[in-house]
Amino acid sequence: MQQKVLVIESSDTSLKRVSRLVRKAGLSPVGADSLIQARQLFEHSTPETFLCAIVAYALPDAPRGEAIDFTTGAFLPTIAVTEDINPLTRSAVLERQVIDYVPKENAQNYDYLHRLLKRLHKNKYTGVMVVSNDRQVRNDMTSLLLRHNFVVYECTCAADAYQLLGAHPHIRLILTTNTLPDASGTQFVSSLRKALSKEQLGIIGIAGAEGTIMSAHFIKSGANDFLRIPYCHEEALCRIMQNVEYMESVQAIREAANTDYLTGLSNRRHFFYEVNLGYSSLPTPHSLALLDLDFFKRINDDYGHDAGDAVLKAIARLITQHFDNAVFARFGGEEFCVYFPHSEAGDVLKRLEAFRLDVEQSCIVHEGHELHVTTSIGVCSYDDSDIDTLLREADKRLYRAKHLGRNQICSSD
Ligand SMILES: Nc1nc2c(ncn2[C@@H]2O[C@H](COP(=O)(O)OP(=O)(O)OP(=O)(O)O)[C@@H](O)[C@H]2O)c(=O)[nH]1
Repeated sequence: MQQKVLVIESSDTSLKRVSRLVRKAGLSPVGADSLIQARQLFEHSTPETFLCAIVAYALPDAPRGEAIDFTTGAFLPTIAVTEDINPLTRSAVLERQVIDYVPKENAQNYDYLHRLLKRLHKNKYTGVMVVSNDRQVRNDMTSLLLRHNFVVYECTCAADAYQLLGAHPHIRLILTTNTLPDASGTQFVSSLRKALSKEQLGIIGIAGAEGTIMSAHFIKSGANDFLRIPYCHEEALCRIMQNVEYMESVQAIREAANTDYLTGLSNRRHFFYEVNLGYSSLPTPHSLALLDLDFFKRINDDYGHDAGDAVLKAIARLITQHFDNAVFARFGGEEFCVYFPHSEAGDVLKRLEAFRLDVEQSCIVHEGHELHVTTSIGVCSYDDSDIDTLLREADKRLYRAKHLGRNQICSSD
């Protein structure tokens, strides 16, 4: 279900513009043109109904931020929309514990609002840890992060931080001060970096009175970024968002490079990376199978390329269902590869046969057409052979399976 966003705005143009942005972010806007109307809307729903509220600072029935007080008072994460960016409005808005404020002055700010909305949604699944033995630093940072929907963890020393990190793999960002009881912040950062790269875990060093030099020490020790106390709300937020987005972008690029665009399975390159990374010594007994659809060209020729694509996707789903605990990939065209580590040859054959039957009996419906395919399989289970040898042998056996009439498994020369 789409999450809702409460938009309180008296100007019709702004209400429409903000609502459009909310929809563009994949969320559902619920508009109110006054504080009274917002109260009425809220009477019939709980705060959890809404992801957040976007609230104009000045409304005819709430001229000095009373609507913001209303939404923050109801524990609804709130983004304030202001007419301008003058210092008085800024401090009046920020002291109300809003997520952020967006001045209406230019179109660029609306882009920022769109980015912020998307982040609020994603942040619900992103862990951030604050490591400091200074209670004030922890409280300030935690309050800022919670308003942005992050899942926040706090601790006072490096030892607890390692433990939390081990227990919560969704922690993507650490903010640490330099003085910890059991290590300096820079020692802590460099020891984290031995295990996790900048793309896997973002680290922001918080430099105190030591100032500029400490920021440089943090960066040299492996931190992605730094903040200097006293920091302003906007700067902290921009740095946090930028670092989280950087890691997400790298992850997205990596996924795109490793994944077959059509089926979502690993591609050939990533298959070898996974197998070689996962097993330094041969995980015997083991087997490797090559699966190739039979007469697939006919599907394309008779029903069109889109029908062929639908078949490939359906087969990929079957592979995912049948071969958990195995490493599999689309090798190209209508050919797939499955590697079975620590598996007896007899069990592998049974699993492959169940898959072959399932493919044979499946009916793939595409645009009203019922499509049927079969698959030929070559499998090799030499325990003393490496992956390349298994692959060569499986390929020969696949060729034999085709030659012997297709829709069968060939497991011997
Ligand atoms: N729809 C679709 N077709 C693809 C894709 N990749 C390769 N193909 C088609 O797959 C077909 C493979 O044809 P062939 O190599 O002759 O194999 P086949 O028809 O399955 O015959 P056998 O393997 O001998 O049983 C070709 O027509 C390719 O164009 C794809 O991503 N989508």
